[in-house]
Amino acid sequence: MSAKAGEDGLELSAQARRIYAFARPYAGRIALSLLMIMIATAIGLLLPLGIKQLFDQMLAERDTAAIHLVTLALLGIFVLRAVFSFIGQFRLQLVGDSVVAELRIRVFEHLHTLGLDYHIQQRIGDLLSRLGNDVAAVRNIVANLSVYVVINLFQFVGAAVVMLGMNWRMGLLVLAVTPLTTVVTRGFGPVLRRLSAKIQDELAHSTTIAQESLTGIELIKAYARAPREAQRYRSGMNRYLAVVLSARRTDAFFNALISLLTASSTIAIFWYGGLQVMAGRLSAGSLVAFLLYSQNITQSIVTLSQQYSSFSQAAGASKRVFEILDIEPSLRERDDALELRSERAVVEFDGVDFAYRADEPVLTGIQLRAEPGQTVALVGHSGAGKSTLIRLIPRLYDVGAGAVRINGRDVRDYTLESLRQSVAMVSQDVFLFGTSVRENIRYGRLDASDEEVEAAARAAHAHEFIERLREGYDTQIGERGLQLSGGQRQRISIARALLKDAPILLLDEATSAVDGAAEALIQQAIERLKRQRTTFVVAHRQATVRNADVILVLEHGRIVERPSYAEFIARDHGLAVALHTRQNPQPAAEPGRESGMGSRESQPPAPTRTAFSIPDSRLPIPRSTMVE
Ligand SMILES: Nc1ncnc2c1ncn2[C@@H]1O[C@H](COP(=O)(O)OP(=O)(O)OP(=O)(O)O)[C@@H](O)[C@H]1O
Repeated sequence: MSAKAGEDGLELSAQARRIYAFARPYAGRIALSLLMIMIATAIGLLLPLGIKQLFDQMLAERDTAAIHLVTLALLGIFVLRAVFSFIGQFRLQLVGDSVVAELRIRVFEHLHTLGLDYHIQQRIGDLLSRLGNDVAAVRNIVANLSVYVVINLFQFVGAAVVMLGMNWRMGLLVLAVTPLTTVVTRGFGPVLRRLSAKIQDELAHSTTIAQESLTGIELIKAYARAPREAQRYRSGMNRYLAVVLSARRTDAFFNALISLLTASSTIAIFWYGGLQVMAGRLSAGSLVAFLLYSQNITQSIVTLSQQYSSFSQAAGASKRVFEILDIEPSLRERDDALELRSERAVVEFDGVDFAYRADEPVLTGIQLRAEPGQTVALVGHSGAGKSTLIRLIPRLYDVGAGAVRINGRDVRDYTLESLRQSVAMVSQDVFLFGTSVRENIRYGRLDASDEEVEAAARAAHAHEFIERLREGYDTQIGERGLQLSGGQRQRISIARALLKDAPILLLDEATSAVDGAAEALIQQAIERLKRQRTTFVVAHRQATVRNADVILVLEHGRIVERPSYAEFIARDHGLAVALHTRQNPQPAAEPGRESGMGSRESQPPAPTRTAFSIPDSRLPIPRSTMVE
């Protein structure tokens, strides 16, 4: 057991050091609070001595005046003790709250430094649970533990010193149980800690189920899957309860064992002390004082053991918190990173390869150059890598090989902040906050005036419908903006990007949820905006392709063609038809082709031999077909 216990002890103290590192700024306040608590505890140790006096002198001498006096003195002393205890405990609790808030903020900030590669693998419910439940468990360590540990250690040492001074034999009798309780405590600690970590895992699992289920409420209702979801949550809760049951049983057994052990010392005093008094070797007052001190010692040992178990449990939870803080961001900024502050951006891809997972290439040998004022339309079947290519520009992911350059410099040379400030992106899945329309648009540029927000909304043809909303721009749009239609959400996200007014514009299926008329208007707005900008657009509509300066056809992560619009229309048998049918819905010429163009749910269509598709992506691509 010792090697294991040693490891556990080391881990525990490492966790404690990390937690207390957060409390360092409050060291002065903590020290003062603990001093107050120690004074309060020391005062408490006076009571048995007062009672000893009562038995040995006042009662023996029938001194009523002394009783009055000592009673008054005790009252005064205990009022003082209550005041010290109140101030000390109250201040320490506040420190606990501050540390927890700081820790939550630190974890939150750290989560935002981690790349998309980390986030797409995480379940939000689990992260929320760590941020909520686990961090709260850490509070227990800072606030409660330090109070109880200080009170009880001080009480233990104080009572032991007084007892040993009064009668060392009886003192040793009381202290004899201490090593035993220590052994039991150390045996149970790791078990309780592991159970606690499991409880937190199960809690996080249930939170994840609840979070996912509530997020997908519409789908669940449409498929009448509420009973299934309830069942999923119930089974999560049952698993949680099973672990809790096991932890509670272990904890209760541990506490009962410790109580039994410590009570035995009081019983020993009762027996041995009683005999001593009868033999005239000990005064009755001393026996009473001993019994009270042994109670103090017992109580201290029980509480310290309980705190050890709480500490073990909180350490399990804190481990889950520090696990997040220990993750290194995959995307790093250079120490001497430059600011990208230009209003014009020449974007180049130079031999770019990219893969989300090793050995599964998504982009291969991408070579392109886009000038300010130019629009690059990316076309290709679903899964060809269009969105991925766009994501590499603001460094949402880093290239595997080659480089993405802006104004001749690798994007990795710029600060992430300035690089991303230079890019306005409207992505496939529109995300809106559950705040007002105005705040959602202003997210594009936080210092924009109300007039500028409205101008952006007008340009995105969102103003008209916003004005018709209940409270216009101040309308709260509910969680993720779900109170709006898909097209309305999309127009707000376009307004947000327009307001950002960045030199690079990335539009990923930006107008897919808007009807033909609205799209034509948005298209005009985008056209105006695109004039001075470098624009990449994932094109799903013929109009978008027509307005582009460069058309890139992607297939299996490679640029396979750079046709002119006329060539594109003339030579393509798959893509152009799909684009056309999206714009003018009618039975598709090739069933299944349309869905293959844009929807993520759809399966990629089987490769056909067209001008834009090569059946084997390993075939060498003639350089003449690449954008130089
Ligand atoms: N975060 C990710 N992790 C792992 N693989 C991914 C991730 N995102 C996309 N992929 C994979 O990368 C490939 C390219 O996806 P991408 O989204 O770039 O395609 P796309 O051409 O934009 O398709 P669509 O038109 O359907 O949006 C696909 O095979 C997809 O499964």
